Amino acid sequence: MKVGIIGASGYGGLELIRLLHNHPQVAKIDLYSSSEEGKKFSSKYPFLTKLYDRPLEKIDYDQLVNCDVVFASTPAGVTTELFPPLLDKGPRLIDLAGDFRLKDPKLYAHWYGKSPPSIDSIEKGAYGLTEWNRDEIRNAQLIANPGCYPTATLLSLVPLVKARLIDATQIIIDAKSGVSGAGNTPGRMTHFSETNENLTIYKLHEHQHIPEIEQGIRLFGNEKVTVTFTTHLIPMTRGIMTTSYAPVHANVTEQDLVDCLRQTYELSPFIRVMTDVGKFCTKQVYGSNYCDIHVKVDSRTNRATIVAVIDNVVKGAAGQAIQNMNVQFGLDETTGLTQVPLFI
Ligand SMILES: NC(=O)C1=CN([C@@H]2O[C@H](COP(=O)(O)OP(=O)(O)OC[C@H]3O[C@@H](n4cnc5c(N)ncnc54)[C@H](OP(=O)(O)O)[C@@H]3O)[C@@H](O)[C@H]2O)C=CC1
Ligand SMILES: CC(=O)N[C@@H](CCC(=O)OP(=O)(O)O)C(=O)O
Repeated sequence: MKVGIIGASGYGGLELIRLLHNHPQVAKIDLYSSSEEGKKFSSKYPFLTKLYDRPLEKIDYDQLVNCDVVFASTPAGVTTELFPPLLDKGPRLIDLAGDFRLKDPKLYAHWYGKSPPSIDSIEKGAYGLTEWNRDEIRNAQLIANPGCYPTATLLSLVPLVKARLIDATQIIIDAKSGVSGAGNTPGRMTHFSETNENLTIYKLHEHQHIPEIEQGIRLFGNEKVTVTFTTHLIPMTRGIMTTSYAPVHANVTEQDLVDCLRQTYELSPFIRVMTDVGKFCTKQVYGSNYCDIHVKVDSRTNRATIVAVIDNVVKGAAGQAIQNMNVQFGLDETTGLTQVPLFI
C-alpha cells in the first residue's frame, strides 16, 4: 500500500510514521507539508536519520490521488478544504482532526468556530470509533477519526448506557490529558514553566469534544443526553484518563457492569476490562493501542465510577486511524499495532 501523510511533522503525523513504518502492508509513505516542503525531514527531526532522510513534499492533488490511503493530521478546518476534491477519486481518506466528526454542521460551526464542510462530504464520512462502527468504516471513503477524549469516554460508557445499566442523564466525566494532546505548536498552555508542577483545568464547559461525546452516546448507546465534561492538563507527555460517574439503575450490581463490558468487547483485541486492580494508570497503555477500562460501584452512593485510559496519540489518534485503515482494507485489525505498552 502507498500511504500519504498530510501534517507529517506534527505529533499525530510523527506517530503515524512510527506505527506505519513497521506495518507489513505499507510499502511507501509520502510525507507532505504545507510550510516546509523541500526540507529534509531528518534535519527537522534528527531522530529520523537514516529512516526518513528525504525531503517533505508539497501538498499536490496529482500525487495524493495515487495513494491508497491519505491521512491528514492537521488543525481543524484544513481537511474541510483539502478532502472533498479527493472524495471518490481513489484514495481512502482518514482525518485525525474534528472536521467531519459531527453530523450536524451547526454543531461544528458552534463548537469549533469554523465553517463546516458540505453536508454531502459529512454524510460520506464514517465516524471512526472502530469498535462501534466497523461496518460503516469498512465501506467508507472518508473516516472521521474520533477525538482523543471521546475515544476513552465513549469506549467505556457506551456499553453501559446501551444496556441501560447506568442512568445516562446523570453522567459526569472528569478527563485528564498529557500535553502532547495539544500538538507541537508552542503555546502558553504547554509552556514548560506553566505546565510542570502544575494542574490546569481548561475549556470549562466549552470543550469541542462535548457534542462529539453526546453524539456518540446517542448513535451507539441509543440515549439522547447532555453530559458534564471537564478537561485537565497534566504535566506528562502522553496519556489520557477519563473518570466518569453515573448512578446505577435499581438492582444493577458491579458484576453486571463488568460482565456487560467484557461481553461487549470479547472480540475487540484492543479493549481490556480490568478488575481487582490496586493501581490503574495511564502508563499501562503508554505507546500502545490499548484502551483499558476499570469500573467500580460505590455501594454508599449507588454510583458507578468508570475509568478508562488510552495513549492519546495512539488509540486517541494515529493508532485508531491505522486500526480503521486495517478494517477498510480487510486486514486483521491489529496489523502493525501489536506494540507492548512502554511501562518503564
Ligand atoms: N495530539 C493529539 O493527541 C491528538 C490530536 N488530534 C487532532 O489531530 C490533528 C493534528 O494534531 P497534532 O498532530 O497534535 O497537531 P500538531 O500541531 O502537532 O501538527 C499539525 C500539523 O498540521 C500541519 N498543518 C498546519 N497547518 C496546515 C495547513 N493549513 N495545511 C496543511 N497542513 C497544515 C503542520 O505541518 P506543516 O506546517 O508541515 O504543514 C503541523 O505539523 C488536530 O486536529 C488535533 O486536534 C486528535 C486526537 C489526538
Ligand atoms: C491537551 C489538549 O489541549 N488536548 C486537546 C485535544 C485535541 C483534540 O483531539 O481535539 P480535536 O481533534 O477535536 O481538534 C484539546 O483539549 O483541545
